[in-house]
Amino acid sequence: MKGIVFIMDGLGDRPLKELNNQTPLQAANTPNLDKMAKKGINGIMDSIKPGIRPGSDTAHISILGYDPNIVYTGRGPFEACGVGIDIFPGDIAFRCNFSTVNDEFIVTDRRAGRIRDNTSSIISKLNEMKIEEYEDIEIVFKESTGHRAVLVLRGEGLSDKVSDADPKIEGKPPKIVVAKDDSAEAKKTADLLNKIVKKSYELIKNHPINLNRVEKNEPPANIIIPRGAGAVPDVEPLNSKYSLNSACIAETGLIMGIARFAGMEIIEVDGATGGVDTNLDNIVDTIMDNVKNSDYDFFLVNIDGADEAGHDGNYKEKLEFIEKVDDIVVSKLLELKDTIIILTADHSTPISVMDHSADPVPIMINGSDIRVDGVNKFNEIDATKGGLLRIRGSDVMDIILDLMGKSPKFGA
Ligand SMILES: O=C(O)[C@H](O)COP(=O)(O)O
Ligand SMILES: [Mg+2]
Repeated sequence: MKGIVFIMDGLGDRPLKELNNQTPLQAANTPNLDKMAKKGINGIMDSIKPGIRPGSDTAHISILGYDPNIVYTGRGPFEACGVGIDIFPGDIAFRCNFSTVNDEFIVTDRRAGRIRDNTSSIISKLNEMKIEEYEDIEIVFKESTGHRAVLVLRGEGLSDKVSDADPKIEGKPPKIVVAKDDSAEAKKTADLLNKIVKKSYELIKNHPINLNRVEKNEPPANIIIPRGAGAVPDVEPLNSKYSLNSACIAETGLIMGIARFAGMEIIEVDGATGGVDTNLDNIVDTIMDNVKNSDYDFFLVNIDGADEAGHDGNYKEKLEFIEKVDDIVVSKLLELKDTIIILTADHSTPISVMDHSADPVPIMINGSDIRVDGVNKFNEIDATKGGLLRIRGSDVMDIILDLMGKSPKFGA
C-alpha cells in the first residue's frame, strides 16, 4: 500500500459576494474532487491548531509530523536547502523577494511583477557583492521559483536573531533590519543586512534584464528584500521516523527544502512554475509514474497555484486553477489502486485577505477500506459534515500510516 499527501497550497477560502457567497472551491466545477469526496472520508483540518495562522513552512512541517515549535528556525534555511545550497552550523539563511522600488526607494511591487525568467543572470551580478566592513563574510545569492530567491551569509559571529527587511506591503520602503536581542552577533548581522539591501539596488537597478523590463513596461527586479532569517534546523529523517521510503514532488524551493531537510528524495518536474500557469500534465504524469513504477511508498505533493492566486486576490484565477487541477490531475489520481490519498491544503489564502488565514482547510481521505461518510462534495463547508470531523496537521501522518498498514501498535 502506498500513500500520497497531496497539498493544494492555499486552497481554503472564505465566501465571496462575487461568487454568490460561495468560496472559490465551492463555486468551481469539480466533478473529480467531488467523486473523491463521495468515495472517501471528509473533514476539516487546522494545520497547526485552531486560530494559528500558519506559513506554508510551519504548516508542512506540522503535516509531516514534526513540531514546528521545535524544528522551525526560520524560513530561510528551508528555502536555501530547496535550491540546493547546503546550510552549515554558523550559516544564516534568508528567503528573499526580487522586488521593485521607485527612485524614492519605495516598494512599488513586492514580487517584481511575479518575474518568471532570467533571474539567474540578475543573481550572477548580486553574487559579485562585497560589503567593505564585512569582507570576512561570504555572501551567497541563489534564485528560486518566480520572484523568490535565497541569501546565505557565511562567516564568524553571525546570528539569526534579526528582523525582516520585507515591509510586507507596497507603498513603503524596505524595513530597517534590527537586532532581536542584545548580542553583538545580531547587531552585526542586522547592520550587514541593511547594507546588502542598499547595495543590491546599486548593483542590479541597471541590469540589462531590468532595463529591458522597464522598456516593456514591466516592473524591474531592482532590489532584493530578505526575510525569515534562520540557522540550520535539526530534522529527524522522515524515513527512519516512520519506516518509509519517501519522495517529494513540489514546485517551490520552500517545500523542496523542507523535504530535503527531512531526508526525502526530490523528484523535479519540468515546467513547474508554482503559478496558475504551471504544467499540470507533467506534474500528474510524474506522480502516476512514480506511484506505479518506483520503490517510493510515500509521496508529499504540493502544487502552489491556488496560493498565488489567493495572494494576488484574484478569485477568477483561483477558481479556474482549481478546475484545471480537478480536470487534469485529480481525474488521474482516481485511477490509482492500492494507494491511500489524503488531499488537503496547508492553509487558507482567502481572496479577501490576500494572505494566509487561520480558517481550517477541507481534507479528504481516499483508498480501499475507508469508512465512507455521507459527504459528496469537496469544499470547506460540506467537509464539516464528514466523518473525520476536525483534525490537526499533526494527525495526518499517523492516520495515513495506519491506513497504509504501517502503524506500530501502541501497547501489547
Ligand atoms: O509565494 C510565496 O512564496 C509565499 O507564500 C508568499 O510570499 P510573498 O508574499 O513574498 O510572495
Ligand atoms: Mg502555502
